[in-house]
Amino acid sequence: MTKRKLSRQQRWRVEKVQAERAARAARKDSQDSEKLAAGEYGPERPGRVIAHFGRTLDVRPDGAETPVRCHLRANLEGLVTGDRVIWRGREDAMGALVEGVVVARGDRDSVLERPDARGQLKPVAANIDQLLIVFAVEPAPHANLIDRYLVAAEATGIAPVLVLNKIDLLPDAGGELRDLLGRYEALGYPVVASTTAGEAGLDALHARLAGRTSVFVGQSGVGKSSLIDRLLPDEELRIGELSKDSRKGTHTTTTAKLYALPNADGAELIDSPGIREFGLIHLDEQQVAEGFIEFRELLGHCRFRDCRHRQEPGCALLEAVERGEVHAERFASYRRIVDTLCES
Ligand SMILES: Nc1nc2c(ncn2[C@@H]2O[C@H](COP(=O)(O)OP(=O)(O)OP(=O)(O)O)[C@@H](O)[C@H]2O)c(=O)[nH]1
Ligand SMILES: [Zn+2]
Repeated sequence: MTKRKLSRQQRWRVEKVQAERAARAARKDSQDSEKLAAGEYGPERPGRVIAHFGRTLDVRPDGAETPVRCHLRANLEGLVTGDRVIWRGREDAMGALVEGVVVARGDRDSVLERPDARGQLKPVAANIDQLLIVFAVEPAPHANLIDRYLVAAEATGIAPVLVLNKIDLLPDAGGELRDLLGRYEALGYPVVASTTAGEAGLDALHARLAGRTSVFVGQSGVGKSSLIDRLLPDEELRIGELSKDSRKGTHTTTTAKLYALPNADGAELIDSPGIREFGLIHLDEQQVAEGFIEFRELLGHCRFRDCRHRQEPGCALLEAVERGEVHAERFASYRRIVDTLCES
């Protein structure tokens, strides 16, 4: 067989599979419509998406723990883990909810996006209250790395929290890292110290997580998996399973899951390997400047409206650095981040 023929055949096969898939979805949707019309599904109720697999979702009914496997109406697209939804359930003869159909999506307070294979931003999780940016004594971060994470977090509009992990490795005097984090505290960022090495190491973190939906991000080796394992001792977390998938490069790697912490104080985590890799993407110079919270009140006060804060006279930012109101290292960090944007 010639190469050309083969590829035509492959194309035909792909089209056939897609057509079958579309037909199946349409059939499923018309079955749903019939069942909905026939009153097989119960009343509309609120819930939250805790996992999703294509057109199938696990929805946790509000006020309950056990999720219900649901499918989507054809007119509903792009639901992600963390979404609040309205759904209707079908009960078996014993009155237990066996399946459901999602009929509407609630408004989102926040959404975390990632570029797909074509570089287009796609939502991966919604309604997140805080991004926990994890750092460790070892591997030690450089200030620029913390700033990069903060800029990316600010761009999402989700509140960042700095978590210093492995404090069991800190020198008695506290070390440079404590000083560095003190600088971020002064800017208004919450800082939490933790360690998975001792019993009390996670108390501060627990307090911070209560009543909120959080996501852990941070560089490799800082202890994200260890922290999550300690917070969710009963969950196997399927980390191994997920990383096996990522080696195969399947789309399941970006599938996020929502976990409720066992101590019932309303703390929830959304986790997936794809989310943990969260970083500085798709930002322009203006967004980077706005990601430095202490710059915000200065932006727009430079003499030139198109000031790039390099060596322009009357630059409000440069003058603030000069007066010591903006830390020189934060400003240097801003410049370095902007320079890497230009390179890419
Ligand atoms: N001393 C000390 N070691 C820790 C602590 N937390 C985690 N570690 C160790 O740090 C190493 C990395 O931890 P992981 O939990 O795999 O880090 P991670 O951030 O999930 O790393 P990636 O999966 O690569 O993103 C492991 O050897 C852990 O045992 C801690 O609080 N103190
Ligand atoms: Zn300027």
